[in-house]
Amino acid sequence: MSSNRTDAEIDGDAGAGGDGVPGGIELSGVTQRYGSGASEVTAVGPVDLTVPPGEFLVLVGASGCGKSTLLRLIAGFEEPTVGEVRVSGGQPKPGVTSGVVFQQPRLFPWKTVGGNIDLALKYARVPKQQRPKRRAELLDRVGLDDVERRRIWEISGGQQQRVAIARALAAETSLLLLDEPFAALDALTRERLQEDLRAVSIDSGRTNVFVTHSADEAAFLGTRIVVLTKRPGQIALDIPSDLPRTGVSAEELRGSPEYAALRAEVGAAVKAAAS
Ligand SMILES: Nc1ncnc2c1ncn2[C@@H]1O[C@H](COP(=O)(O)OP(=O)(O)OP(=O)(O)O)[C@@H](O)[C@H]1O
Repeated sequence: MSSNRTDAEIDGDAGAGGDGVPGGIELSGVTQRYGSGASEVTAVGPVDLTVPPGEFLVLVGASGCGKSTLLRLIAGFEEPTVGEVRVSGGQPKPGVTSGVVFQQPRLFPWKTVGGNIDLALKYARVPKQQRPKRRAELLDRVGLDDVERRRIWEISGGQQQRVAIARALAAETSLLLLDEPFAALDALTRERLQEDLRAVSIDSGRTNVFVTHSADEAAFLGTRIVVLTKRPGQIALDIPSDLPRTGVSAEELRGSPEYAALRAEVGAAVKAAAS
């Protein structure tokens, strides 16, 4: 996913914007095309999708089916060729209506972990005197309080992605968009981050839209899983998850027959939608 936005825009800003319920998403007849003439490509659409606030929506599908395109449209990095995208009842505004986490954490390597969070708080216009407390809360929330003073190049890839999540959370937007944020991590780190993200999302009231190729990841994280067809991406299947969000450990959940069944359903749907 590429954009020329500034860090302030990527990090998001305080307040949801729009006149609807904060965090809700509405896609109406959305199609996205790139190029023109013989080189025109329809990447996505038409797509109609309503996401109520608080949902953890996972977009899953084969490579090139348009997942990142949909996320860019919801972020407001692009406008649709046809149709309308609304977030919190209004036009999506980069840096205002959502926070975004990318596959590669976009951090300032020469700054400390705490310094990166401070910058995000500054972009979010958090008053200076409130920043130390907010920084401590955020680092605690993503399990990084012990590395606050280390520079980014001195911490692991998994820890860097935790910093990226904390930065996106700093703005307290009602919508968090995550584009394959754990894809570059080893399996164990990836599972730990999935568990932490799941825990952080529970009862937050925040809406999450998470893009992945992985049926495992989709089944573990989503309260709802939308499977896309191959390009142009359209909704092949919309699967609500009734896996418990609380009262069960991550290990119990991953070992449960219900999780195995959902993972299998999503895996089969992705395969069928890609053919
Ligand atoms: N700016 C662009 N110009 C031209 N084509 C584009 C552009 N952005 C995306 N596409 C094309 O649109 C299609 C969807 O791309 P997109 O990156 O959204 O898919 P994806 O599902 O996120 O893929 P992956 O899982 O591999 O990241 C692809 O065929 C891609 O080549």
